[in-house]
Amino acid sequence: MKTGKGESHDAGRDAVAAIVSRETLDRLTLLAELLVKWQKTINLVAPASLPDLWSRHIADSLQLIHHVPENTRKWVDLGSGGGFPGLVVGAALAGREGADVHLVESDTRKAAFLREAARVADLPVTVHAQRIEQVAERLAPGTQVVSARALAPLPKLLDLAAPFLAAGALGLFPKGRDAEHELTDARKGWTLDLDLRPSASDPQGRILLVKDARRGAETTVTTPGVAAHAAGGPSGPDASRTKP
Ligand SMILES: C[S@@+](CC[C@H](N)C(=O)[O-])C[C@H]1O[C@@H](n2cnc3c(N)ncnc32)[C@H](O)[C@@H]1O
Repeated sequence: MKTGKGESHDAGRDAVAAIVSRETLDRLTLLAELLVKWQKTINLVAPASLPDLWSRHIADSLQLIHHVPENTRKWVDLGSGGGFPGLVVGAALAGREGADVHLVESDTRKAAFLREAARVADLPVTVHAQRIEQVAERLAPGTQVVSARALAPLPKLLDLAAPFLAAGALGLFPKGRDAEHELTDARKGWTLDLDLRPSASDPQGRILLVKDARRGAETTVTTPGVAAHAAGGPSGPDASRTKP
């Protein structure tokens, strides 16, 4: 696989080059070049972030790989936009037998870019130019990881990702400085088993790992002489689905 001329460079590229194979770097370089080309006609990333494409988008996406089990093969990225993190995940998993990465993006022009990028860089990626709500039930079985970056605030994101989480997928959601607030909001309607980890690319960012999500607010129920921590409470909105 050859990379073309005019590679887009920023400081982040050197950091990425230090941790990935030559083949993965070549694939990422092809993606970066194509994005810069298409960005002239489609807004794939915020224009101001383009000079820092490698650090703001590629490295930021690549770090997610370090938070998933090593045997991960089926990964679904929701609202992929210009391919973050979906295309980067596709590049990172390209050498893995059975890798099966799905990108869901309803904007048909962005989806056309994603398909072309996957073809040019020879990625194990399938692009679905549809709404998440339309494909989720069909795509969910067997999905090991579901990711989404900058798609929606956490309560809405959990609704969109619910079919995948219910099927046992790990939710991987990079969040900005508002992560804690979003989490507080989400807990009004969900009982969550999660980790909040620091982002390696954004000092104020967090990566949310959702291991389990059940509808029903997490509440602390206190009755005389008994303190119980229950999802939705004993007569809460979804008491039938509470954890033991
Ligand atoms: C703000 S962009 C983020 C793109 C990318 N994940 C990133 O971080 O750069 C959100 C993307 O999600 C897509 N999107 C929003 N709602 C969607 C839905 N219900 N189904 C499919 N795509 C959706 C939009 O078209 C847009 O490209």
